[in-house]
Amino acid sequence: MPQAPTKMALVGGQVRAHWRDYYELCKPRGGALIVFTAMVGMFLASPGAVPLGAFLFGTLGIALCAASGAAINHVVDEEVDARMARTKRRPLPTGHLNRAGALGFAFALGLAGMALLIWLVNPLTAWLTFASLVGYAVVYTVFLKRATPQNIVIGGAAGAAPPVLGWVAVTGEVQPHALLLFLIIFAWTPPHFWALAIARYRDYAEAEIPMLPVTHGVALTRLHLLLYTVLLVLVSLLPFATGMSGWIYLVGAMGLGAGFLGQALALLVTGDDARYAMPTFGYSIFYLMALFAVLFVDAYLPLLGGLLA
Ligand code: HEM
Ligand SMILES: CC(C)=CCC/C(C)=C/CC/C(C)=C/COP(=O)(O)OP(=O)(O)O
Repeated sequence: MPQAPTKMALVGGQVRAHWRDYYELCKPRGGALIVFTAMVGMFLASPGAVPLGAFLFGTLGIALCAASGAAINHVVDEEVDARMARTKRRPLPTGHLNRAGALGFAFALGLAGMALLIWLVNPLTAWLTFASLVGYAVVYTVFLKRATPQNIVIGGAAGAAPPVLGWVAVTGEVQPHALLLFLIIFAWTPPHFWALAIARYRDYAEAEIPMLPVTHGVALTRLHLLLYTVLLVLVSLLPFATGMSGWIYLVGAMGLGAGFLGQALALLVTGDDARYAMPTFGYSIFYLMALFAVLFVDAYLPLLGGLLA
């Protein structure tokens, strides 16, 4: 039977793109949390005195560069994404965007972000942000993701950078307390990702991506997820132990950490992936958002109290 003519017009090898396709290319939900951690980095760097210019242009520049990295990731991963149920409806596998369009968009975002950071923030922030972009879009996506089950452990360094970027945007230098924030996200990334990888491990196996549950089995991944969660909870105590944060933070970090440990332990002990893997992934996102919110509240509540007194 002859095919009915499609209603969608083909423009330059792609179905006419909608703004939503470009929006999806930026991975906006993960990006929002990345930008939030960068903003908290700025607020903690100089409590009560964040310069407005560094705050606005730093946030925008980091967001544009993170979105650029995400768009490059879509281009590099087009074939892998087409093979996985979770990702096959993305703009490139569906043909809503072509590679040239997506790459052009990525370069435009990256250039705009870098220009803002170099001229309106400071060059150190710009180059560290560029290193994170390359770390994610090239080192992680092109090489590590396809090479080793430690891909996300090493690649996590790019995702852990934003609070440091925010810190440097405000102070002009990398200071030790900023590195504590880096360490928190660095230790958080493996439990964050492995919870999803356990839930979707057939996807990764079919796409031949060597994620830990594919190469070493789900049981070992559950154990590593728990061990990294223990490490994360210990690292999350460092801001209090070093005097960077106070009691509000300590109580929050311990409560949130107990919840994460409970999830990871339930997953390991029961082995019930269908019941616990996706909730653990969801909790990881809530955890990081709440932990950084508590860091902020802990630093700013006393200032607010001082103003009201
Ligand atoms: C190498 C490091 C990381 C890897 C491999 C990773 C992997 C993933 C994957 C595969 C998803 C699912 C996306 C989807 O459903 O399309 C996801 C979701 C998410 N990630 Fe990550 N992630 C990493 C780092 C981060 C970082 C640093 C943050 C924030 C600070 C973050 C925040 C999020 C959020 C908020 C979501 C939920 C997005 C949604 O609901 O669609 N991730 N991550
Ligand atoms: C410039 C800057 C601040 C960069 C931040 C780096 C960045 C965007 C890190 C996020 C990592 C992330 C969302 C990984 C998704 O993994 P994946 O790409 O393997 O997941 P997928 O299977 O969903 O594509």
